[in-house]
Amino acid sequence: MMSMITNYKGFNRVTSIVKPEQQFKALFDQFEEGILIVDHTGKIVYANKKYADIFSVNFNDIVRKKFNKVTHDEALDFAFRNKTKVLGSLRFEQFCKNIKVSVYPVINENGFEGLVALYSLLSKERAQIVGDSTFNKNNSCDDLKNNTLNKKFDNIITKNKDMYTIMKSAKKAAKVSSTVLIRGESGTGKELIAKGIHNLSPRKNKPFIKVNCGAIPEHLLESELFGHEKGAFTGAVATKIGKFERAQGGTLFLDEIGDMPVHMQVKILRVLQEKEFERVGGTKSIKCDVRILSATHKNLEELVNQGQFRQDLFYRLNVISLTLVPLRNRPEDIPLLLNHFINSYQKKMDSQVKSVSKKVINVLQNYTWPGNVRELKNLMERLMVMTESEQIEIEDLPSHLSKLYKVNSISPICSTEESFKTLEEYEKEIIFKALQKFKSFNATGKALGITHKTVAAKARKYGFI
Ligand SMILES: Nc1ncnc2c1ncn2[C@@H]1O[C@H](COP(=O)(O)OP(=O)(O)OP(=O)(O)O)[C@@H](O)[C@H]1O
Repeated sequence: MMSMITNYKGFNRVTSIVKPEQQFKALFDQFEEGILIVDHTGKIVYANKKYADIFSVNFNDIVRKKFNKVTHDEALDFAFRNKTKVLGSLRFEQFCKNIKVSVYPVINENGFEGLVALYSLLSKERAQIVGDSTFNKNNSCDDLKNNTLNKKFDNIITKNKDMYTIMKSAKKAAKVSSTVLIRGESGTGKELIAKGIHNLSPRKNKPFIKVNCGAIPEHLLESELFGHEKGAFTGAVATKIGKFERAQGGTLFLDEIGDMPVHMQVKILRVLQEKEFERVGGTKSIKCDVRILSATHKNLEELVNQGQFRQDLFYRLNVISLTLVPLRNRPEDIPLLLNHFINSYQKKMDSQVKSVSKKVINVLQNYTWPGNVRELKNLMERLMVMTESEQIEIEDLPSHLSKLYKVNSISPICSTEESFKTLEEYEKEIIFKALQKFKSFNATGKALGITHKTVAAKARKYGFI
C-alpha cells in the first residue's frame, strides 16, 4: 500500500492534493483499518470510512484542515514534527478503545510529502506497545470526544471531562438567546467560550463585541456602552455609537461583570428587560436585539450579599451558568496545551524548540497555575524565544518553577513519600517566594503570568501585606 501512496501523483508539491478524495475513496474505503492521509503542510487530505467510524468524525469536517486543529493525535504529531515512522498504541480509557497506530512518512525525490497513518482497534489485553516502541501514550477517551467537539470550539484545547461537559452545555446554549454567565478564574478561557458560543449561534455572522467592564473608567462606561449624542457633555464633539448599538443583531460580551458599578447595573438591567435604551444626552429610544454573555472571576453571590451587585441583574445574567475548571485541576491538559503552544509559536517565530522534557511536564503538571492557561501560554512564549536547544529542560524554566523541581528532586512539588499540601498552601508558598524575589506586585505578576491586582489580592489574603 505504501508504494501505491508514494507513487500517487497527488503527493507532489505542485498538484499537491488537488481533489484526490474520490480517488482515495475508491482505494481505501474498503480497508479494515482507519486510514488518515496528511500532506506536507499538515493538512488532512483523506480519511477513510473506518477512520471516521473509529474517531466519530465526519470526513467533510476535517478534510483540508490542519490535522493538529481537528485531532489530538500525538502519534501523528510526533511523526509529522520528526518526519519519522511511528508505531505504537493508544489507549482510550472511557471508551475502552485501544488503538494500534502506525504512521509512515511519505518521502520521495521531492523530500517529505506527508504522512499516512493506519489505525486499528486492539483488544484491551493487546493495548501494549507494539512495533518499534517509538511511541506509546495512554490517552483519555476525551481525546476522541474532542475530535468531534473541537470542530466547533476550535481554539479550546482540552481533554478534561468536566471541561468537555461545559463545552457541551455551551454548545446547547449557543442555540438559544438566553444570557450565559461564564465563571472561572482569570485565564481559564472564559472569553474563548464566549466566542465559541457566538460562533455557534445563529448570530454568528453579526458582531461579537467585548466590553471589559473593569478596564473602562467609571465616568466613561455609560457612553462606551450606550453611546452619546453630540454635545451631551463637555468633550462630546460628535455623536458616538455605543457597544450595544455596535453589537446589534449579535452578541455583547460583558467581561469582568463583577466590576460593573451599581448605577450602571440598573441601566444594563433595563436594556435586558425592555430591549431598548437611549444614548447619553439623547431622548430617542433605540431598540436593541443583542444577546448578552457575561463573565467574571469574582464570587457574584458574595457581591450580592455585600450589596455590590444587584440580585435582580444577577438572576437575569445567570440564566445559564458555566464554570470553567482551573488548570491546576486538569493536569492532563498540560501536555496537550504545551504541544498546541509549541506548534502555534513555531508558526510565528523562529524557534529551535520542538518538545518539552518529561521532567518539565512533571513540574508543570504539579504547579498551581494561579494565572491558568494564560500563564502557561506566556511561559511557553518566553521559553520558545529564550531556549536555544530543541527540548525545554528544567534549567530553562524560570526560577520559581525550576526551584520547585530542585526542592523535591523526585517529584517537583511533593515526593511520593511526602503528604500533599492543599492547593491553597502551594499557592501561598509560590506567591510568597515570587514576592520575595521580585519585590513588586507588577514584577511578580509578570513572572507568574497574572495581573498585579491578583498578586495584591492574594498577598492580602495570605497576610503578606
Ligand atoms: N483551553 C485552551 N486552549 C487554548 N488556549 C487557551 C485555552 N484556555 C485559555 N487559552 C488562552 O489563554 C488566554 C486566556 O484566555 P481567556 O482570555 O479566554 O481567559 P479568561 O478566563 O477570559 O481570562 P480573564 O478572566 O483574565 O479575562 C488566551 O490567550 C486564550 O487563547
